[in-house]
Amino acid sequence: MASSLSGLSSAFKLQNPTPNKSPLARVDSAYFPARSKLLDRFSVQSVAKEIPANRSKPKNETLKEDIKKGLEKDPRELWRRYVDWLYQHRELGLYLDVSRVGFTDEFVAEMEPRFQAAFRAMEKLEKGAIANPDEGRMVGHYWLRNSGLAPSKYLRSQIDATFDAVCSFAADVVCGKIKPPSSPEGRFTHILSVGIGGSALGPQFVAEALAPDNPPLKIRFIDNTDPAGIDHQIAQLGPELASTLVIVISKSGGTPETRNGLLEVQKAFREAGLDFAKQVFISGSCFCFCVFLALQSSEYKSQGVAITQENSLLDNTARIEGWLARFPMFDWVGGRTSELSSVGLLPAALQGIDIKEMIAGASLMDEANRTTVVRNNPAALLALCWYWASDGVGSKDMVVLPYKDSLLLFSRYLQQLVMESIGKEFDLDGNRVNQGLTVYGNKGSTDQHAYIQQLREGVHNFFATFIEVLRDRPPGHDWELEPGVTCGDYLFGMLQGTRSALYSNDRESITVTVQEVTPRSVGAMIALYERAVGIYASLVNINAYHQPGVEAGKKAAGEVLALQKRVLQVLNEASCKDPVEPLTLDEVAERCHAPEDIEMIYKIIAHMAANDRALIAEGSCGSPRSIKVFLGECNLDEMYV
Ligand SMILES: O=P(O)(O)OC[C@H]1O[C@H](O)[C@H](O)[C@@H](O)[C@@H]1O
Repeated sequence: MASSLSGLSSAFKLQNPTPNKSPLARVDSAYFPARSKLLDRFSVQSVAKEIPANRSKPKNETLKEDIKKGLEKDPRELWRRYVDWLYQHRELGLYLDVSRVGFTDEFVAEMEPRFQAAFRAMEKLEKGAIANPDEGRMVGHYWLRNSGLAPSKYLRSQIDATFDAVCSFAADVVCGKIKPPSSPEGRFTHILSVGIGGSALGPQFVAEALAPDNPPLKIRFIDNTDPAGIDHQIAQLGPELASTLVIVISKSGGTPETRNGLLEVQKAFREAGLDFAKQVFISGSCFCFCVFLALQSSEYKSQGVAITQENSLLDNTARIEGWLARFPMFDWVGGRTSELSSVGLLPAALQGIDIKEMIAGASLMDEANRTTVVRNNPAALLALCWYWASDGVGSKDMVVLPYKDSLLLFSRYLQQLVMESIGKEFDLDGNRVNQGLTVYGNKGSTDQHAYIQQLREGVHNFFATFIEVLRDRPPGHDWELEPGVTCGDYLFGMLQGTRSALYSNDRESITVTVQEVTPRSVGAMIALYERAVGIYASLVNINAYHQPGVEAGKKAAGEVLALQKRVLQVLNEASCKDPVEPLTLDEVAERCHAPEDIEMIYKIIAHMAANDRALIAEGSCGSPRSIKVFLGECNLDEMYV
C-alpha cells in the first residue's frame, strides 16, 4: 500500500526545476525570500518554459527588454517597491500590496489634487451632504457602522435602535422564543430569502463566506423570477417549509422579480397546507415591501416584521395591523451598499454570524480610509491602481481572484457594487462619458484551470486582484500531504505563482491579504471596496449612488408584458370564433395595432407555445412566416376586457 501511495504522490509531485532559475524564479525569490524554496517545488521553470523561444535571451537582456515596457522587473527594485508601498492595517491584520501595478511617482503626484478633492467630497458625504444629486439623497451607509457620524440625533437613534432590534429579534428566533406557527413546540430551522440585486448579493456573499457548517438556520435564496429556480428552492426545503422563516428583501418594494418570488412562495405554502400569512405578511396586492419577516409564535398573535422606509405602504400596513416589529430601511442606503444594514445583518445574525464583528471590521476600515495621505489610505490606493490600470476609463477589466473557496461570491458581490456605481453614461457635469469598470472572476486556484491561460498570454485587457487568506485551516487541523508541504501551501503557491506568471508578462495585479475569513475581515473588505468605489467615482467625476440605466430595462420589460396581454386578447378573440381562426404573425401584429413589434410578437408566441399556452396550428417556430397560431381554449371572460 505504502509503495503504491508513494508512487502516486511522486506521480503528482511537481517536478523540481533545473538549477539555473528562470527570470520568473528570480522575481519570486525577491518577492518571497522566505518562501522561494516552496516556489521551486512549483516547477517555476515549467512556467518559464512557456515564454516564447525568441525571449530565451540571457537574463539581463530579458530584464532590460521588460524594463523598457515600463513595468519594473528587477527583483531588487520590485522588493523595494513592495516594501515602500505595502499598506498594513495592524489591528485588522489586513495588507494591501500595490507594488505590481506600475503607476509612477509622477502619476501619483499628478493625481494628488484629485485625491484631495475626493477626500473632501467623502468628508462632506459623511457629514450628510446630498452626495447623490440625481436623486437628491444623502449617502449614509458609513453611518451604519458608526452612528455617531450621522448628521442628526434622530438618524443616530434610528440606526442604533434598528441594530439592537435586529440583534434581539434574531436571538429570539435562534433560541426558539419565536416559533413557527405550525409547530409551536419547534423552532425555525431555515430562512428563505426572497430578493434580488443588492437585496440578495450581499446576503449570499456573506452566507457563503461566514455561515458556520451547522448554522442555527440554514439559508436559501430566491433571487430571480425563474419559476424552475423557485420550484427547486421550495423542493429543496420540502417538509422544512413548515419551519422556514421567509424574508422578503426589496428596498424599493417595486421590484417585480421579488414580488413574483413572494407570490410563488405564498402559493407553495398554500399547497403545503401552511398558513403563509403567519410566516410572512404581505401588504395586499400592491407589493411594496422592503425587508420584513412575518411569523407567528406562541407568544404573539399572527404578527409580521417589516423593514421599510418611513410611511411606505408596508410601514403603514405593519403599524395598523400591529405587526411584531418594523425595521426602518433608510432611503440613504443604496441596495449595493446595504449589506451592513438590516438587509444583510438580519439574515447573517439568523445564521449565527457575529454581526457586531462585521460592523467592527467595517468601522475600523472606514476610519483607516479617512486619512488624506493616499499611500496610507487603502481605499485610495485601490482607486489609484484602478485609475492607472484602466486609464480612468475602464479600459481594462478587474479580475477578482480570491484564493479561498468561501470567498467565491465576492466577485459577484463586487460586480454590482463596482459596475452599478461606476458604469454611468454621464458625469456630474452632464458630459457623456460612458464610464465603467468591469468585474469578473470566481476563485483560485480553480480559475487557473479555466481562463488564466488567456490572462497570461491572451488579450491584455485586465488587471488582477488577488485576495489572499493566510490562515489555511484552524490551528491544529492541518497536516502535511507530502514532506514539508500542506494543501494550503499549494493554494499559496498557486496564488504567488500566478501573480508572478502574470507579472512576468506585464499583467498587473493588486493583492489584498487577510489573516482569515472572519466577520471582522469580511466587514473590513466590504467597507474597503465601498470606499474605493466612492473615491474612484470622485476621481472620474461621476455619481456612484444612482442607477438610471436599470430603470430602462425595467420599463422595457413592462412594455413586453403589456404587448403580451394584447397578443393574448387577439388570440383569444380568434379562438372564440366558430370555427377557431388560427392567425398568422402578420394578422396578430395587425390586430394588436403593433406591426412594428412583429418580432417581439413572434418571440412572445414562441415562448407561450413552448409552455403550452398557445398552439401552433400550422408551420413551425423555426420558420416564423409559416406559423398560424391560436389558443387552446376560448376565455369568454377575457373577450370583453
Ligand atoms: O431592493 P430592491 O428595491 O428590490 O432593488 C433590488 C435591485 O434593483 C435594481 O436592480 C437596483 O439597480 C439595485 O441597486 C437593487 O439592489
